[in-house]
Amino acid sequence: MDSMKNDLIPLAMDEEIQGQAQIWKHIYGFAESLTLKCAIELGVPDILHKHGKPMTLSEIADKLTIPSPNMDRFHRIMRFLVHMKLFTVIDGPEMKYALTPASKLLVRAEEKNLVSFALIQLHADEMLPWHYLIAGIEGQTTPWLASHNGVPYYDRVGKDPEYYKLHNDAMTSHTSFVVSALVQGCAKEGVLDGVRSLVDVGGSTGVASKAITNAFPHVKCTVMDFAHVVEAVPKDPKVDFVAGDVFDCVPKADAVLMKSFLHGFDDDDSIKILNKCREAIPAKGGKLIIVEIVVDIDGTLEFARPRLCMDLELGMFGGKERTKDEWKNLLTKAETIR
Ligand SMILES: C[S@@+](CC[C@H](N)C(=O)[O-])C[C@H]1O[C@@H](n2cnc3c(N)ncnc32)[C@H](O)[C@@H]1O
Ligand SMILES: O=c1cc(-c2ccc(O)cc2)oc2c(O)c(O)ccc12
Repeated sequence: MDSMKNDLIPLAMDEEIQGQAQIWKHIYGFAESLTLKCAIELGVPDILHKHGKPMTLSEIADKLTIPSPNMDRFHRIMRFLVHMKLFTVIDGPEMKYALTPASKLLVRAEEKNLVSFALIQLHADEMLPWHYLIAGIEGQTTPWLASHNGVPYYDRVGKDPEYYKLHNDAMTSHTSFVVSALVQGCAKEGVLDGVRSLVDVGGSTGVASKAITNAFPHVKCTVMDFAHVVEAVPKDPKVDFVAGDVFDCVPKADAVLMKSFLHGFDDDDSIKILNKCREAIPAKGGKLIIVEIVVDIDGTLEFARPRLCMDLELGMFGGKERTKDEWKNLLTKAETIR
């Protein structure tokens, strides 16, 4: 009854204005993502970084690979990017543009950057499943499969060298942000004490394994991934690579590392994988190291929103990011179901 009454009461004017502003912001959320992609593809952050000091619009335009850019459109894109605080402007006889702390992360020459991660998320093939969220709710398929004629993600990526490189670069760049914390955490907690061998399941290009071997030379690391992944990785004297499917077998080792791996699977498959890992490590003293996002549903943490977005993203493929309780439940279930 109360809710019916509420329906009849008009919203206060400022509430309606705020509501409108919020909805408009969400309707045009895609404009922010895709204008950011445009800036990366044009190489504007790289141009500003290389120049080393603020530049006018025409100075930036001169460095674009486009022969005669439409300056009016380019200006409007730069104006929007300034509004997004990706660039800042310095007033003077002629306005100049400069990088901000955020857009420094879009410079390819920086060791830590988010360029390939942004480009893979905003790749047309990865955006398509977002139009198929309802197919995922209907439950017979995943949004990815519904939007890609039933072709699984890694089959699609594996057949397209450019797409495949982008995917690997994105995973590698994402990992480069967390490896130092991983290595520090392992050192502080003595996680790798007594560990002489480690298998990095779904370890891709081995960026985590290489960091572990460098920091803990007593640990011999082996990366296990699909054959097409392993075959494309340049050989490394410090890290071994083996081809395999986690559902078949995990090579024996003192420890198993899974980083950004279990999030690709639902609970039933994750339990199967956890059991394969248990078989691979010694019953006494064997270690399982899981490095994953923890979803914060209260939204109090700075990265709450991107983590919830990543959860939706993984949902496209049948996986999920998990809350602390979901991780606890999964690991408890895996302990009991063998
Ligand atoms: C999101 S990437 C994570 C890569 C790496 N661990 C990292 O954090 O950068 C997931 C990796 O798991 C691999 N993968 C997916 N399913 C697999 C399976 N069934 N067996 C082995 N590797 C698999 C993929 O090829 C991919 O390299
Ligand atoms: O099937 C997948 C897909 C992904 C994936 C694809 C594209 C992205 O931008 C992010 C993630 O990740 C997976 C994964 O990490 C895994 O362990 C298994 C399967 C998949």
